[in-house]
Amino acid sequence: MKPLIKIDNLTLGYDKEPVLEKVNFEVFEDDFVGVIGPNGGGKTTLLKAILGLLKPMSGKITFRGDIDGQKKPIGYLPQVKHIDRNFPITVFDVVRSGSLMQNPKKVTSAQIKQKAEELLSEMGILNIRNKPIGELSGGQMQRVFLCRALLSDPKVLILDEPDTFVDNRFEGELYEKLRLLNEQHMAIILVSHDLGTISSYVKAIACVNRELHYHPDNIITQEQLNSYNCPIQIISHGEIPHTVLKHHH
Ligand SMILES: Nc1ncnc2c1ncn2[C@@H]1O[C@H](COP(=O)(O)OP(=O)(O)OP(=O)(O)O)[C@@H](O)[C@H]1O
Repeated sequence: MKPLIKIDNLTLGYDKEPVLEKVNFEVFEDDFVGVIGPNGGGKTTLLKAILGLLKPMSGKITFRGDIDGQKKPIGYLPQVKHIDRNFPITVFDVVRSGSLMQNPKKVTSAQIKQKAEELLSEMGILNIRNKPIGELSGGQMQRVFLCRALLSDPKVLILDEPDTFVDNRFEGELYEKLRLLNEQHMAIILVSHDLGTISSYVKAIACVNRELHYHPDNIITQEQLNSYNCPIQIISHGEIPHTVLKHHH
């Protein structure tokens, strides 16, 4: 089986300054990958490149045929803290904007409207569909942007810190929803600082800190963190829950 996304020897950066170097990474249909790493390590930069928003300095990203050509686009939930709440747009229009990634010949506006309503209803927020986004709580914003990301029925769903500003109840619901989507063969790439959650839900971990190191399971040891230079704290929910303490440089 060919990977949905294949990243070869990718170097990314801004103004000719590399941020992430020589990344090799593949995403397959049933993958659920947690992306972790310190602030400024390059996680969002990698997502931007996958989404085509940042041109690689070198190396390449290839997409399998069924997500290339925008037939099955990638769903993206950006970091909510970067969204301008003064932008004059309603909840419903945000969700509908998720269809901009789709091939316009394949969907009618009536289908888009119906799907948007279904998703809002599933997420329990159909009642706020006409509100401007500036009036929403953090948790409501996350739900709205998740609906937007799912509107195009993507093959790959990318979430950048979806647990920011979210209450515990929705956080649990969110991760159960992601688990279900993954079981239905949607690949998921999840950036999170909530490492306890990461190790409970994901199947593999990519540690991003100027380089990318891939762990094909969801438990990380202190030894791995030391050798990969990942100064973070892991709380693992393996068979025996344990804490791996922060590594100091
Ligand atoms: N538009 C930009 N122009 C210049 N430098 C940038 C830009 N965006 C990010 N950077 C720099 O690139 C590096 C990686 O940033 P990035 O946002 O990818 O990290 P991150 O791992 O997602 O961090 P966080 O966990 O804080 O979100 C940082 O040093 C950041 O300052």
